Amino acid sequence: MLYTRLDDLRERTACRLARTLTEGDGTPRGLAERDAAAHRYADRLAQVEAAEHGLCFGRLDLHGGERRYVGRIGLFAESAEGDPLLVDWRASAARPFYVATAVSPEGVRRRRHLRTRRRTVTGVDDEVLDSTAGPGTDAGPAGEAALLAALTADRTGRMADIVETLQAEQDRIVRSSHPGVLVVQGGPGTGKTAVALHRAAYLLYTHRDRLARRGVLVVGPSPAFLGYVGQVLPALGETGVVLATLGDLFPGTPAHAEESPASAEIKGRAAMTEVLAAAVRDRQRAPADGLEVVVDRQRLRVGPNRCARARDRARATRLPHNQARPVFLAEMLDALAAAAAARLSAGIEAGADLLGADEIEDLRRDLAAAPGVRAALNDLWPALTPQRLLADLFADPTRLAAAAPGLPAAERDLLRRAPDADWAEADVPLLDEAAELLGTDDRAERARRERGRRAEVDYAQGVLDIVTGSRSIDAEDEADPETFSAADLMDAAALADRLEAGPRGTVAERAAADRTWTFGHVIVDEAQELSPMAWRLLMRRCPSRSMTVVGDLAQTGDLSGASSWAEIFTPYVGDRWRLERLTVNYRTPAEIMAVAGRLRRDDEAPRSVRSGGVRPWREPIGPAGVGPIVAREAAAVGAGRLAVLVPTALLDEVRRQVVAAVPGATGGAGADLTGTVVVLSVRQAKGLEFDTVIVVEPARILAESLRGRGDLYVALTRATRRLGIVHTGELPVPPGPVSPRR
Ligand SMILES: Nc1ncnc2c1ncn2[C@@H]1O[C@H](COP(=O)(O)OP(=O)(O)OP(=O)(O)O)[C@@H](O)[C@H]1O
Repeated sequence: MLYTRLDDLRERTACRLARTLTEGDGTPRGLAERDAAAHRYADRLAQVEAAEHGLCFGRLDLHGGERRYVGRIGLFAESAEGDPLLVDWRASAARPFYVATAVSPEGVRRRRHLRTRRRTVTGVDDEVLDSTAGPGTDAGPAGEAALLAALTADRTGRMADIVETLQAEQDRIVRSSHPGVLVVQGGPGTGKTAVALHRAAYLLYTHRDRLARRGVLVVGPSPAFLGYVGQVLPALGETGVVLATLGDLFPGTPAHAEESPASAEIKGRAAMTEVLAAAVRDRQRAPADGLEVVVDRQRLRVGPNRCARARDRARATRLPHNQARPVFLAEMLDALAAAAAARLSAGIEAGADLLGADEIEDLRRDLAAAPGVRAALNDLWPALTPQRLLADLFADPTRLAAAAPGLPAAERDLLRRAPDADWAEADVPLLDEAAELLGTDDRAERARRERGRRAEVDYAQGVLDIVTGSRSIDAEDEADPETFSAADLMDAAALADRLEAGPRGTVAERAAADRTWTFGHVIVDEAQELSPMAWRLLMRRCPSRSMTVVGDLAQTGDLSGASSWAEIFTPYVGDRWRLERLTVNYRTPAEIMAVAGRLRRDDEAPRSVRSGGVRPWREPIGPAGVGPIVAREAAAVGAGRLAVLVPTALLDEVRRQVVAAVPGATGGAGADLTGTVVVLSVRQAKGLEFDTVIVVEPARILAESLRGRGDLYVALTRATRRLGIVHTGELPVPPGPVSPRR
């Protein structure tokens, strides 16, 4: 019955969408309304399509006899005004499905989990929440059965949604009404990523009007991670979301070059705001011995004080560099025109001031157009792009020394970079900061747009002239009267609007392309890795501070990453941020956690929800390398996924060995996560999970960075079933319950 209703809804929505696309009364407003309606129907259709698999997964039998079905989408009977046939999992009526317990049953007598395959029910698990249900009722652990089935299924290389088995502590966070920054701290595998994505879906459902207009941004640690989680929200019917790594957040300037952790750490420091501000100030020069230019073989001079005054006046506007530039140019041209006027006057009659205001204005205009003057003024206060500012700064040790006197020379050396080198992720917050400091002098762009618009209006007028002209001819022939009414109602400007409008794209497309876009909600995953400069950028993208931030301080691997949440958020929101914790590990079985947990200093190792029955093993690497060991394990994985996690320095070498031993294996940044075997550095594996993980040379992972302990902890907690450790020397930490294996 529910699927029949879904089919019906799909058909009707598709028809409406098709009809809408052919509608529109031709006015700009009509077109905008048509666009909005079309987006609405397309979104609705996406939701209906996404609900196909597992449409209904739960049933609540309430005291008093009411029966409520819970599913991926809300469905109503066509005619009925009363209760829904199916309750959307995000509606408050569905909440007891996730939070009711025997102790606090929330009015629920029985909770049923329904398992389906395509459109057929393949099983039900019942959970009776009070003792009055009577004999004969199956009181098995329903929630647990469904949960364990989800957790022990083979991994696919793509994260799946968890609407069917969301746990009470997770549900509380998903539905939290906290309007500001919500921080979710939790150990590995506690579902932080899953919870953050489901919260996005929940917020889009609950505040659709506001959020659909501004969009939601999800920031993750790597392109591989975004590929891994990219299907979750579409599978929940939500499409108005932009997924990005930090490297994607300066549109038009991809920033994915490799860079040393040490230089990334320096770039991430909050003190870089001062360095950039100083770098911009250094590009606003007042030469100590004044300015001298030669125009038409005449030498014109502006004294040092006058130059300094021009610069100070421009700075006093407190406008960004490029917007203050016209003020500087105007001051300097005034000074140069005065110098030229004085020279002319001196030529005519010593000491007399013979030039009128108009003539001085002419002089000024000529000077402004003179190439020598333009070059000289440009040198003193150049128009700058963020890319230019940063490239010049990092390519020139003198500039950098002037802008960053507080940085030791060795650290400044680490920032050196060829002017045409590719940008790295840590450059993005600097480019963004520079864009704020520089601003854009958009007068030329506005003038261009205005000229373009005038041309459109002229063109539109021409069109109307033809139409109205043809009316007088056609009118005698009694032509189609509709042609005339359209022309009569529309003036040239309105028609120009329509010609200009063109396709506008979805909110997500527009948001992704616009550096200054501000999002309705921002989700940050693996948030412990972000530097202070990265936070500045993200805060600019979210002035409302409506954010969900998830991470684990014990997993921090980045040198500029966080060691305290308060340190990050207090400067932006004072104490208006809330910390929630997740405590149960759904990914890693107890046997693996017993090994990994030893690396955690804070006693907050999460409790595993299950044990897997397979003890982690270790094995020395023999002369044949890692290849044969991986090949043997790959055979044991079956339909699941295996990852070989290595120190960054060994990535290429181990990838070569594994690719030679296991056909189809891939590795590195371009690894195919849906393939059976991948080789990744620990950084590349952040946030991901696999059925089997083989950690190579843990001592080197530990030694590779000051945050090596966090890295090794990440590596050891990626497996859902089997963990192997292969090594040459001693194991770095007491290995815990690991079995030797040869
Ligand atoms: N309630 C649940 N039902 C089913 N699966 C769940 C549930 N909670 C978490 N999981 C699964 O547990 C795994 C770990 O979740 P997730 O990746 O969100 O954890 P995490 O806290 O972000 O981990 P890490 O910090 O290690 O990256 C995922 O496969 C996720 O689907």
